[in-house]
Amino acid sequence: MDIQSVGVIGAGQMGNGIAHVMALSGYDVVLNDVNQQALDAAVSQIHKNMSRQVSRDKITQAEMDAASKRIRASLALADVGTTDLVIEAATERETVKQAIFEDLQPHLKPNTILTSNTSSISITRLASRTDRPERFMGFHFMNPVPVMQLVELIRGIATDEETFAACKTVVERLGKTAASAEDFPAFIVNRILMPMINEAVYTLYEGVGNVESIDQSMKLGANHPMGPLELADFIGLDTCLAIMNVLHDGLADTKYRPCPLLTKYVEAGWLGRKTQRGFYDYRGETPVPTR
Ligand SMILES: CC(=O)CC(=O)SCCNC(=O)CCNC(=O)[C@H](O)C(C)(C)COP(=O)(O)OP(=O)(O)OC[C@H]1O[C@@H](n2cnc3c(N)ncnc32)[C@H](O)[C@@H]1OP(=O)(O)O
Ligand SMILES: NC(=O)C1=CN([C@@H]2O[C@H](COP(=O)(O)OP(=O)(O)OC[C@H]3O[C@@H](n4cnc5c(N)ncnc54)[C@H](OP(=O)(O)O)[C@@H]3O)[C@@H](O)[C@H]2O)C=CC1
Repeated sequence: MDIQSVGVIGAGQMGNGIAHVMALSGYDVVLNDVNQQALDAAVSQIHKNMSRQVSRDKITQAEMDAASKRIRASLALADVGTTDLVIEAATERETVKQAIFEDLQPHLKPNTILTSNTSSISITRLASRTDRPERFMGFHFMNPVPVMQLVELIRGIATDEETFAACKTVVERLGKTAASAEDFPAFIVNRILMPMINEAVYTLYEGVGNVESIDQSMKLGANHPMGPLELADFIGLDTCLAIMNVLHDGLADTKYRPCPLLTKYVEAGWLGRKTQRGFYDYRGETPVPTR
């Protein structure tokens, strides 16, 4: 199946990045959210990120202008139904995702491929609630989308080969690399990365180190580009906690129990960069550790 247009549902940090790279690769994009403010912020973030790429000679002004014209922001889910490939990138909560696919169903073309950018939730379970489990799969980008090379492709139990091949072709056209992962909680990247982040929060909780020493240790001692707490803030602490809960529930092993301190930050609404406060406070000129 030849994909020409892509619908992106959820205009947060992942949704805006996905719309950005799709439009630059020539796809027509419908970007949807329940919230007009989120749509406006996403369009302005895409503009800012593309402008930076122009200023660094990564893309030309003409490519940016053409890509910007390919993105249509819409509050109406019906507009997403006209596209060839849907990528759901809304909040990491199963009930939210299920409701989106349910509401979308009456507006869909028969051949449209449905995918989710979920970090952890069962693709098979999400697919089973739709009218097309064979045309449903996981399409998992990494953050920040315009920079990161990998896309995890996850087949549900019923996903057919044509659907997998069509999604793989899209990844190749984006100039990214696909890694195939089986449908088990959190797939590959987050199965490995998130317990490390959770362990960093335990290291903080138990007083083995403070925010600064933990991040510095992993940056300078293990050559990670970001410390684990800085990375957690970048991903979003609500998303990190949601992924740990999926691992804990889905694999029924106490080694995945979320750190109570991570839960406390989320309960405070300190979700990281997106709310300006998490393990660091971003409200001033430079980030200040909160512990
Ligand atoms: C949770 C999940 O489900 C899965 C996940 O995504 S897990 C998270 C995976 N991501 C990571 O682990 C990211 C780890 N961090 C990094 O790799 C790096 O810190 C980083 C690439 C984000 C930034 O790199 P850096 O060298 O510190 O900063 P900087 O030089 O400013 O940026 C490097 C490039 O990225 C671009 N960039 C940085 N942040 C960006 C963003 N949010 N959006 C778009 N572009 C961005 C910069 O413009 C720059 O581009 P050029 O090379 O063209 O100049
Ligand atoms: N953050 C990361 O590093 C990564 C995240 N992911 C996954 O991508 C998805 C999105 O994450 P991220 O972008 O970080 O999250 P954000 O919180 O930045 O964005 C989520 C967006 O979805 C919107 N939304 C909520 N409900 C609906 C709905 N019913 N219809 C349309 N939009 C809705 C939210 O609106 P509102 O704010 O009004 O609720 C918000 O604008 C999650 O599944 C996450 O696990 C995957 C890879 C990396």
